[in-house]
Amino acid sequence: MIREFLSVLDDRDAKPARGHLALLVCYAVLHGIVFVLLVPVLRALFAGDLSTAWTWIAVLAGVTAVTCVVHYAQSMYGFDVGLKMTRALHRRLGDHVAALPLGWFSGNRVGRLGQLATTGVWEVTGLPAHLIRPLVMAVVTPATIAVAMLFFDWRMALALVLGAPVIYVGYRVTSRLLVRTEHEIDAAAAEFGGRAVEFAQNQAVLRACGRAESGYRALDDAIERQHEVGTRQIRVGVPALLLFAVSVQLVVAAVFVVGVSLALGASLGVPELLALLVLVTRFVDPIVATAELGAAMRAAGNSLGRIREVLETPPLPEPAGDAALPGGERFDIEFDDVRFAYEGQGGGDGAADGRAALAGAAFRIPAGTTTALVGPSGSGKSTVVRLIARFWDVDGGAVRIGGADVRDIPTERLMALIAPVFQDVYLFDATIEENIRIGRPTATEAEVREAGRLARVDEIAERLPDGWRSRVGEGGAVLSGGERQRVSLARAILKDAPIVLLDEATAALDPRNEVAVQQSLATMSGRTKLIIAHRLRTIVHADQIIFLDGGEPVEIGTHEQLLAADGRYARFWRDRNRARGWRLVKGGGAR
Ligand SMILES: Nc1ncnc2c1ncn2[C@@H]1O[C@H](COP(=O)(O)OP(=O)(O)OP(=O)(O)O)[C@@H](O)[C@H]1O
Repeated sequence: MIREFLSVLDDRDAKPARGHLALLVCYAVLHGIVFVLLVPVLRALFAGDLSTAWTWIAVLAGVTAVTCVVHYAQSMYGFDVGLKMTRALHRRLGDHVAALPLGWFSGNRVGRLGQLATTGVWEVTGLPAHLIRPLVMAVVTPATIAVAMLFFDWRMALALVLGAPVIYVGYRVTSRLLVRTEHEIDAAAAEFGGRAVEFAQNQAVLRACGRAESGYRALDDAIERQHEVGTRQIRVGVPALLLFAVSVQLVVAAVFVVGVSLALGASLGVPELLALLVLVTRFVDPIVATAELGAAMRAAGNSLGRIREVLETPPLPEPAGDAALPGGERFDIEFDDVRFAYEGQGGGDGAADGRAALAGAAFRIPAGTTTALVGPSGSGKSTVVRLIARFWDVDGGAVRIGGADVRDIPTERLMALIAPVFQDVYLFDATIEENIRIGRPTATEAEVREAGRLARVDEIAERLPDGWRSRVGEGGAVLSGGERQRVSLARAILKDAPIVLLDEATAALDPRNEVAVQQSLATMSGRTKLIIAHRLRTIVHADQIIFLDGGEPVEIGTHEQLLAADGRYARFWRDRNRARGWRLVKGGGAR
């Protein structure tokens, strides 16, 4: 575990941790020597040799004083190292996570990362402060005692050395049994936590379905499972701990038997025997103390493993040296036979097995034009947008901007080229103005307000008590979905990047605001724009429309051309228009 702990630190941070470890070993040896010195003291006392006893007591007092000083120094150093480790691990995790592909931040990884950065890091940095000491003492102090015992009576020393593997095996068996139940307890607790949050968040749905009072089956099951594994932990855990206690007591008893037989055979004096038996009890103390900390150590070990897993996730490879940059400031986008499958989607090579998100997509988006991506749900529209922003690297083919493969463009440069507005808008818990300014931190107040006006954020600011300086709450909680989208659009407008990616960016706007925002976007001339919109009337004026199906562009042309071709797009267009014409009539039904 100590090796694993050092492996998650970089060389600079591992140095103080190694220094602390060295101090700890000194302390554990001194601790053992203090116990060993009890033997000559007791032997002299039992033999009635007071002057020798006083001499040994003086030596014992001196070594005890040094031990106390080393104990104090290593404790303070341990806390200091622990605090420094917290900072170092947070920095290391932060730096590494910042270099991971954007696609990594999906599913429950963000939640798990949050948990790891808080409790996980604290558990790990508790190692130097609280846990490594007993661990080192459980090995070094008994070893010191066993070596010292050799000088007093080799036969008892041999009995101790032979007993050590028995204690070790007892410890391993106990740990293995406990680990299994601890994993079950962890999984059951995580399941219960998730279900409890789900239960609270979905109260409206559960009440609407009349399920609030009858209970939520998944939560009931999670409670039941927790009870089951809790009971199993008691059934397995208590005998397991007992097994360890028995193995320790067996060794102590065996050494006692050896000592007593030696005394009965007159090859060991009774005073020596008593003194050595005191030493034997001190031999097992640190081992028992460590076993009691087993659960905390295993928790730290699990967190260490998870931290290492994040640190070992390969970051997006950055181009080496003078990387290719889009040439001529003409930012056209090209998909050249792009194949891509999400993790777990099958066909990891993006093979056209019908399950890949993009299966050989090839098309061009000319610089300075507007292209709309249209297609049924799941056809790969958002994937196209994410691959331009290099959320992931493609499995086959290439995505190019201005002729340069996005993999050859340094991430910072690539991000500067793109102003994205994605489906899930996240706003920071800051003011409206600050949230827009993220698009271009150097923008003047007038520029921020102008971008806000173009995205119709001025209406929101006028309504709120503190105007542009109103805070939007965590994730933009005090704004409606449409309002959050407008702030996010203002951010993209302010960024003034040559490529604008809009993934359902106006889906939550009411018709009046949608028209206004569309007009504002139309004034952003000279940009290469890629738009995904479910409301087809917002894209009829696009320079080209790409109709995607099953991860492949099946039709490309203008609105008029595609209608004239009377193919997939034309059918899609007619179906959408028919759906828009639906209205509910009295007496039920739709027409
Ligand atoms: N993070 C993900 N992990 C695994 N599969 C994914 C992920 N995101 C999308 N997919 C799958 O990839 C395929 C393409 O998804 P994509 O989101 O690109 O479709 P879309 O056309 O944008 O759909 P929609 O119009 O419903 O937003 C779908 O089959 C989808 O289930």
